[in-house]
Amino acid sequence: MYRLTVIKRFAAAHRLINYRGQCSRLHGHTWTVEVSVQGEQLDANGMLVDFRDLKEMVARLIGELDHSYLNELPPFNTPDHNPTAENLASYLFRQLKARLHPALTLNEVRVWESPDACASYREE
Ligand SMILES: Nc1nc2c(c(=O)[nH]1)N=C([C@H](O)[C@H](O)COP(=O)(O)OP(=O)(O)OP(=O)(O)O)CN2
Ligand SMILES: [Zn+2]
Repeated sequence: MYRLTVIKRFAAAHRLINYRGQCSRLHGHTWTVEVSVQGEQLDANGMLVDFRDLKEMVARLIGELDHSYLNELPPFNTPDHNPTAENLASYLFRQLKARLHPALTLNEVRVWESPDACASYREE
């Protein structure tokens, strides 16, 4: 089994709803998104998937969030989808899974809010 991981970053503002503390106020992060895929079969070039193609797919998706106010965008514009690192990780996971080549399995999406706090999502 091979597993590849690519990392992309985007900037976005958010505020946490129903949260007691500073994070209920409007503030921003440079979010780091780590995406891991896995599969068995390498192509003739010895690649599971070209890092460039994988990065491009992730970049296209997070481009929809870049320089945005997350609370205004679906699904984070509803009270049950606070724009937390957890909800971002599961949202990105679902979106990427739908776009991924069928020969690949999406292993995990990890979202770092800061260099020392992250949340990850995977399907068991
Ligand atoms: N489980 C989660 N907890 C928190 C989340 C989250 O997404 N999932 N998010 C926040 C806030 O967005 C906040 O911006 C980050 O909080 P915190 O780490 O406390 O803030 P700092 O970056 O300033 O960290 P310090 O280590 O205190 O400097 C809160 N919690
Ligand atoms: Zn925050």
